[in-house]
Amino acid sequence: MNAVDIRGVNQRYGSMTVLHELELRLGQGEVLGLFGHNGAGKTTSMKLILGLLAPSEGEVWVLGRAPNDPDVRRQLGYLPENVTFYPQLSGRETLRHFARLKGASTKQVGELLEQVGLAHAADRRVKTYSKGMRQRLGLAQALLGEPRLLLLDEPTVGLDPIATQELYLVIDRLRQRGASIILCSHVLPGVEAHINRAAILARGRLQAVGSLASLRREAGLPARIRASGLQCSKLWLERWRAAGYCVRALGNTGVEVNVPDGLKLELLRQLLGEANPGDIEIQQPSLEDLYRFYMERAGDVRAEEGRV
Ligand SMILES: Nc1ncnc2c1ncn2[C@@H]1O[C@H](COP(=O)(O)OP(=O)(O)OP(=O)(O)O)[C@@H](O)[C@H]1O
Repeated sequence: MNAVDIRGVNQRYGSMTVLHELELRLGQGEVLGLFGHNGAGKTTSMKLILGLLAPSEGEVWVLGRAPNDPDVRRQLGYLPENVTFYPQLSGRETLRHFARLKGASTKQVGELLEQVGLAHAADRRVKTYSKGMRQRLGLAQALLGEPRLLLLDEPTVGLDPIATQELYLVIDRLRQRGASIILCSHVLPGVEAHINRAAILARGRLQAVGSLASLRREAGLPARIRASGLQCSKLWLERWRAAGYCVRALGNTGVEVNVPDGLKLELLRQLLGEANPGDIEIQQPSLEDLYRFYMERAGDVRAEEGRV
Protein backbone atom coordinates (compact mmCIF):
# COMPACT_ATOMS: atom_id res chain seq x y z
CA MET A 1 0.00 0.00 0.00
CA ASN A 2 1.31 3.43 -0.93
CA ALA A 3 1.24 6.27 1.58
CA VAL A 4 -0.22 8.50 -1.15
CA ASP A 5 -1.78 7.58 -4.47
CA ILE A 6 -2.94 10.39 -6.75
CA ARG A 7 -4.48 9.02 -9.92
CA GLY A 8 -5.45 11.06 -12.95
CA VAL A 9 -6.39 14.16 -10.99
CA ASN A 10 -7.63 17.29 -12.72
CA GLN A 11 -8.26 20.12 -10.30
CA ARG A 12 -10.28 23.18 -11.16
CA TYR A 13 -10.92 26.44 -9.35
CA GLY A 14 -13.99 27.80 -11.15
CA SER A 15 -13.20 27.60 -14.84
CA MET A 16 -9.42 27.47 -14.30
CA THR A 17 -7.71 24.06 -14.33
CA VAL A 18 -4.68 24.19 -12.03
CA LEU A 19 -3.72 20.48 -12.01
CA HIS A 20 -3.77 18.40 -15.17
CA GLU A 21 -3.85 14.59 -15.15
CA LEU A 22 -1.72 14.43 -12.02
CA GLU A 23 -0.26 10.99 -11.25
CA LEU A 24 1.83 10.84 -8.10
CA ARG A 25 2.70 8.05 -5.69
CA LEU A 26 4.52 8.17 -2.38
CA GLY A 27 5.82 4.85 -1.07
CA GLN A 28 5.88 4.07 2.67
CA GLY A 29 9.04 5.34 4.30
CA GLU A 30 9.85 7.50 1.29
CA VAL A 31 10.75 11.18 1.19
CA LEU A 32 9.52 12.97 -1.93
CA GLY A 33 10.60 16.51 -2.74
CA LEU A 34 7.85 18.41 -4.58
CA PHE A 35 9.27 21.37 -6.47
CA GLY A 36 7.73 23.96 -8.76
CA HIS A 37 7.41 27.67 -9.50
CA ASN A 38 4.95 29.94 -7.65
CA GLY A 39 1.47 28.86 -8.62
CA ALA A 40 2.61 25.49 -10.04
CA GLY A 41 0.04 23.61 -7.93
CA LYS A 42 2.08 22.31 -4.97
CA THR A 43 -0.21 23.61 -2.21
CA THR A 44 -3.27 22.46 -4.16
CA SER A 45 -1.74 18.95 -4.28
CA MET A 46 -1.13 19.09 -0.52
CA LYS A 47 -4.74 20.18 0.08
CA LEU A 48 -5.97 17.20 -1.93
CA ILE A 49 -3.90 14.85 0.23
CA LEU A 50 -5.13 16.55 3.40
CA GLY A 51 -8.72 16.11 2.26
CA LEU A 52 -9.28 19.88 2.31
CA LEU A 53 -10.16 19.75 -1.40
CA ALA A 54 -11.98 17.04 -3.33
CA PRO A 55 -10.54 16.36 -6.79
CA SER A 56 -12.63 17.73 -9.69
CA GLU A 57 -11.72 14.49 -11.50
CA GLY A 58 -9.60 11.51 -10.57
CA GLU A 59 -8.81 9.78 -7.27
CA VAL A 60 -6.73 10.49 -4.19
CA TRP A 61 -5.90 7.73 -1.69
CA VAL A 62 -3.97 8.31 1.52
CA LEU A 63 -2.68 5.32 3.52
CA GLY A 64 -5.10 3.21 1.48
CA ARG A 65 -8.19 5.24 2.40
CA ALA A 66 -10.07 8.40 1.49
CA PRO A 67 -8.13 11.50 2.65
CA ASN A 68 -10.97 12.78 4.86
CA ASP A 69 -11.25 9.49 6.78
CA PRO A 70 -10.79 10.38 10.49
CA ASP A 71 -8.30 7.49 10.94
CA VAL A 72 -6.16 8.92 8.15
CA ARG A 73 -6.29 12.43 9.63
CA ARG A 74 -4.94 11.14 12.94
CA GLN A 75 -1.94 9.67 11.13
CA LEU A 76 -1.17 12.86 9.21
CA GLY A 77 1.14 15.70 10.20
CA TYR A 78 1.08 19.00 8.33
CA LEU A 79 3.37 21.98 8.49
CA PRO A 80 1.68 24.79 6.52
CA GLU A 81 3.66 27.39 4.61
CA ASN A 82 2.59 30.26 6.87
CA VAL A 83 2.39 28.85 10.34
CA THR A 84 0.63 30.99 13.00
CA PHE A 85 0.15 30.49 16.73
CA TYR A 86 -1.48 32.27 19.67
CA PRO A 87 1.22 34.78 20.66
CA GLN A 88 0.33 34.72 24.38
CA LEU A 89 0.84 30.96 24.79
CA SER A 90 4.26 29.45 25.49
CA GLY A 91 5.75 26.87 23.14
CA ARG A 92 4.85 24.10 25.58
CA GLU A 93 1.25 25.34 25.99
CA THR A 94 0.92 25.63 22.21
CA LEU A 95 1.96 22.02 21.66
CA ARG A 96 -0.32 20.79 24.45
CA HIS A 97 -3.20 22.67 22.84
CA PHE A 98 -2.53 21.10 19.42
CA ALA A 99 -2.06 17.66 21.00
CA ARG A 100 -5.54 17.88 22.57
CA LEU A 101 -7.05 19.05 19.25
CA LYS A 102 -5.41 16.14 17.44
CA GLY A 103 -6.28 13.59 20.12
CA ALA A 104 -2.56 12.89 20.63
CA SER A 105 -0.84 12.33 23.97
CA THR A 106 0.55 15.46 25.67
CA LYS A 107 3.37 13.30 27.08
CA GLN A 108 5.27 13.75 23.82
CA VAL A 109 5.42 17.53 24.15
CA GLY A 110 8.71 17.80 26.09
CA GLU A 111 10.46 15.30 23.83
CA LEU A 112 9.29 17.08 20.68
CA LEU A 113 10.46 20.46 21.94
CA GLU A 114 13.83 18.82 22.61
CA GLN A 115 13.88 17.24 19.17
CA VAL A 116 13.39 20.56 17.35
CA GLY A 117 15.84 22.43 19.60
CA LEU A 118 13.29 24.49 21.54
CA ALA A 119 13.60 22.92 25.00
CA HIS A 120 15.41 26.02 26.32
CA ALA A 121 12.52 28.28 25.23
CA ALA A 122 9.63 25.91 26.01
CA ASP A 123 8.10 28.20 28.65
CA ARG A 124 8.59 31.49 26.83
CA ARG A 125 5.63 33.08 25.07
CA VAL A 126 5.53 32.42 21.34
CA LYS A 127 5.38 36.19 20.68
CA THR A 128 9.02 36.36 21.84
CA TYR A 129 10.12 33.63 19.38
CA SER A 130 12.15 34.44 16.27
CA LYS A 131 10.77 33.39 12.87
CA GLY A 132 13.01 30.33 12.84
CA MET A 133 11.85 29.33 16.33
CA ARG A 134 8.20 29.60 15.25
CA GLN A 135 8.99 27.46 12.22
CA ARG A 136 10.55 24.81 14.48
CA LEU A 137 7.50 24.93 16.74
CA GLY A 138 5.40 24.38 13.61
CA LEU A 139 7.45 21.30 12.83
CA ALA A 140 7.01 19.98 16.39
CA GLN A 141 3.23 20.52 15.99
CA ALA A 142 3.31 18.49 12.75
CA LEU A 143 5.13 15.66 14.57
CA LEU A 144 2.50 15.30 17.32
CA GLY A 145 1.01 11.81 17.45
CA GLU A 146 3.95 10.25 15.53
CA PRO A 147 2.29 10.66 12.12
CA ARG A 148 2.91 8.05 9.41
CA LEU A 149 2.61 10.71 6.74
CA LEU A 150 4.07 14.18 6.98
CA LEU A 151 3.41 17.06 4.62
CA LEU A 152 5.91 19.86 4.99
CA ASP A 153 5.28 23.05 3.02
CA GLU A 154 8.41 25.20 2.86
CA PRO A 155 9.82 23.85 6.15
CA THR A 156 13.15 25.67 5.84
CA VAL A 157 11.69 29.17 5.40
CA GLY A 158 13.12 31.43 8.08
CA LEU A 159 15.70 28.90 9.26
CA ASP A 160 19.38 29.79 9.41
CA PRO A 161 21.88 27.36 7.76
CA ILE A 162 22.52 25.37 10.94
CA ALA A 163 18.81 25.15 11.83
CA THR A 164 18.16 24.05 8.20
CA GLN A 165 20.71 21.24 8.57
CA GLU A 166 19.10 20.23 11.88
CA LEU A 167 15.69 20.12 10.22
CA TYR A 168 17.06 17.83 7.51
CA LEU A 169 18.49 15.58 10.24
CA VAL A 170 15.03 15.39 11.84
CA ILE A 171 13.65 14.38 8.43
CA ASP A 172 16.35 11.69 8.09
CA ARG A 173 15.46 10.29 11.52
CA LEU A 174 11.73 10.27 10.70
CA ARG A 175 12.44 8.45 7.44
CA GLN A 176 14.51 5.85 9.33
CA ARG A 177 11.53 5.32 11.62
CA GLY A 178 9.41 4.58 8.54
CA ALA A 179 7.48 7.86 8.14
CA SER A 180 6.55 8.93 4.62
CA ILE A 181 7.20 12.58 3.84
CA ILE A 182 6.34 15.08 1.13
CA LEU A 183 8.48 18.15 1.30
CA CYS A 184 7.59 21.21 -0.81
CA SER A 185 10.33 23.74 -1.17
CA HIS A 186 11.75 26.54 -3.24
CA VAL A 187 15.10 26.05 -1.51
CA LEU A 188 16.89 23.44 -3.59
CA PRO A 189 20.54 23.54 -2.46
CA GLY A 190 21.17 21.04 0.30
CA VAL A 191 17.87 19.17 0.05
CA GLU A 192 18.96 16.51 -2.45
CA ALA A 193 20.73 14.28 0.07
CA HIS A 194 17.57 14.06 2.16
CA ILE A 195 15.00 12.99 -0.43
CA ASN A 196 14.50 9.67 -2.23
CA ARG A 197 12.77 11.16 -5.25
CA ALA A 198 12.01 14.57 -6.69
CA ALA A 199 8.81 15.58 -8.47
CA ILE A 200 8.90 18.71 -10.62
CA LEU A 201 5.63 20.48 -11.28
CA ALA A 202 5.14 23.32 -13.79
CA ARG A 203 1.84 24.92 -14.77
CA GLY A 204 -0.07 22.18 -13.00
CA ARG A 205 1.60 19.38 -14.95
CA LEU A 206 4.11 16.93 -13.58
CA GLN A 207 7.24 17.40 -15.68
CA ALA A 208 9.42 14.74 -14.10
CA VAL A 209 9.49 12.41 -11.14
CA GLY A 210 12.26 10.08 -10.02
CA SER A 211 15.49 9.70 -8.14
CA LEU A 212 18.18 12.23 -8.87
CA ALA A 213 20.12 9.59 -10.77
CA SER A 214 17.16 8.79 -13.01
CA LEU A 215 16.35 12.48 -13.60
CA ARG A 216 20.00 13.04 -14.53
CA ARG A 217 19.85 10.17 -17.01
CA GLU A 218 16.56 11.39 -18.47
CA ALA A 219 17.69 15.02 -18.75
CA GLY A 220 21.08 14.03 -20.19
CA LEU A 221 22.74 17.08 -18.68
CA PRO A 222 26.54 17.02 -18.77
CA ALA A 223 28.79 16.57 -15.77
CA ARG A 224 31.52 19.15 -15.27
CA ILE A 225 35.12 18.05 -14.83
CA ARG A 226 37.69 20.53 -13.59
CA ALA A 227 41.35 19.60 -13.74
CA SER A 228 44.00 21.88 -12.28
CA GLY A 229 47.80 21.88 -12.11
CA LEU A 230 48.19 20.62 -15.70
CA GLN A 231 51.56 21.18 -17.38
CA CYS A 232 50.12 21.36 -20.90
CA SER A 233 46.58 22.62 -20.31
CA LYS A 234 46.43 24.26 -23.78
CA LEU A 235 46.88 20.89 -25.41
CA TRP A 236 43.94 19.46 -23.51
CA LEU A 237 41.84 22.50 -24.34
CA GLU A 238 42.49 22.02 -28.04
CA ARG A 239 42.04 18.27 -27.95
CA TRP A 240 38.67 18.39 -26.22
CA ARG A 241 37.45 21.36 -28.24
CA ALA A 242 38.30 19.44 -31.42
CA ALA A 243 36.35 16.46 -30.04
CA GLY A 244 33.28 18.73 -29.73
CA TYR A 245 33.18 19.24 -25.97
CA CYS A 246 32.32 22.55 -24.36
CA VAL A 247 35.58 23.52 -22.68
CA ARG A 248 37.23 26.55 -21.09
CA ALA A 249 40.55 27.45 -19.53
CA LEU A 250 40.82 27.96 -15.77
CA GLY A 251 43.88 30.18 -15.34
CA ASN A 252 47.13 28.99 -16.93
CA THR A 253 47.12 25.41 -15.75
CA GLY A 254 43.46 24.45 -15.40
CA VAL A 255 40.72 23.21 -17.73
CA GLU A 256 36.97 22.81 -17.30
CA VAL A 257 35.08 20.49 -19.62
CA ASN A 258 31.38 19.64 -19.83
CA VAL A 259 31.00 15.99 -20.62
CA PRO A 260 27.95 13.76 -21.19
CA ASP A 261 27.52 11.31 -18.31
CA GLY A 262 28.39 8.26 -20.42
CA LEU A 263 31.77 9.71 -21.46
CA LYS A 264 32.85 10.94 -18.04
CA LEU A 265 34.97 7.92 -17.11
CA GLU A 266 36.68 7.87 -20.51
CA LEU A 267 37.80 11.48 -20.13
CA LEU A 268 38.96 10.85 -16.58
CA ARG A 269 41.01 7.85 -17.75
CA GLN A 270 42.63 10.01 -20.44
CA LEU A 271 43.46 12.70 -17.94
CA LEU A 272 44.89 10.39 -15.31
CA GLY A 273 46.72 8.20 -17.82
CA GLU A 274 48.30 10.90 -19.98
CA ALA A 275 48.55 13.99 -17.78
CA ASN A 276 49.50 14.48 -14.20
CA PRO A 277 46.80 16.79 -12.81
CA GLY A 278 47.32 18.37 -9.41
CA ASP A 279 43.63 17.97 -8.65
CA ILE A 280 40.39 16.85 -10.28
CA GLU A 281 36.89 17.99 -9.33
CA ILE A 282 33.75 16.37 -10.73
CA GLN A 283 30.44 18.18 -10.51
CA GLN A 284 27.30 16.21 -11.33
CA PRO A 285 24.22 18.19 -12.46
CA SER A 286 22.62 19.46 -9.27
CA LEU A 287 18.93 19.48 -8.39
CA GLU A 288 18.93 23.17 -9.38
CA ASP A 289 20.37 22.32 -12.82
CA LEU A 290 17.68 19.65 -13.27
CA TYR A 291 14.94 21.99 -12.05
CA ARG A 292 16.05 24.65 -14.54
CA PHE A 293 16.17 22.09 -17.35
CA TYR A 294 12.63 20.84 -16.73
CA MET A 295 11.25 24.36 -16.22
CA GLU A 296 12.75 25.50 -19.49
CA ARG A 297 11.39 22.43 -21.23
CA ALA A 298 7.92 23.27 -19.86
CA GLY A 299 8.15 26.76 -21.40
CA ASP A 300 8.99 30.10 -19.92
CA VAL A 301 6.84 30.18 -16.82
CA ARG A 302 7.99 33.65 -15.84
CA ALA A 303 6.74 35.03 -19.15
CA GLU A 304 3.31 33.52 -18.46
CA GLU A 305 3.22 35.11 -15.02
CA GLY A 306 4.13 38.51 -16.55
CA ARG A 307 7.45 38.71 -14.71
CA VAL A 308 9.57 39.19 -17.87
N1 LIG B 1 -8.77 29.17 -3.65
C1 LIG B 1 -8.34 29.42 -4.89
N2 LIG B 1 -9.17 29.96 -5.81
C2 LIG B 1 -8.76 30.20 -7.08
N3 LIG B 1 -7.52 29.91 -7.54
C3 LIG B 1 -6.64 29.39 -6.67
C4 LIG B 1 -7.00 29.11 -5.31
N4 LIG B 1 -5.92 28.57 -4.69
C5 LIG B 1 -4.94 28.52 -5.62
N5 LIG B 1 -5.37 29.00 -6.81
C6 LIG B 1 -4.60 29.07 -8.07
O1 LIG B 1 -4.17 27.74 -8.35
C7 LIG B 1 -2.86 27.74 -8.90
C8 LIG B 1 -1.97 26.82 -8.06
O2 LIG B 1 -1.82 27.41 -6.77
P1 LIG B 1 -1.00 26.71 -5.59
O3 LIG B 1 -1.22 27.53 -4.37
O4 LIG B 1 -1.37 25.28 -5.56
O5 LIG B 1 0.48 26.87 -6.13
P2 LIG B 1 1.89 26.63 -5.38
O6 LIG B 1 2.69 25.78 -6.29
O7 LIG B 1 1.66 26.12 -4.01
O8 LIG B 1 2.47 28.10 -5.35
P3 LIG B 1 3.47 28.83 -4.27
O9 LIG B 1 4.82 28.23 -4.49
O10 LIG B 1 3.41 30.26 -4.70
O11 LIG B 1 2.92 28.57 -2.90
C9 LIG B 1 -2.41 29.19 -8.96
O12 LIG B 1 -2.66 29.68 -10.25
C10 LIG B 1 -3.31 29.87 -7.95
O13 LIG B 1 -3.52 31.22 -8.31
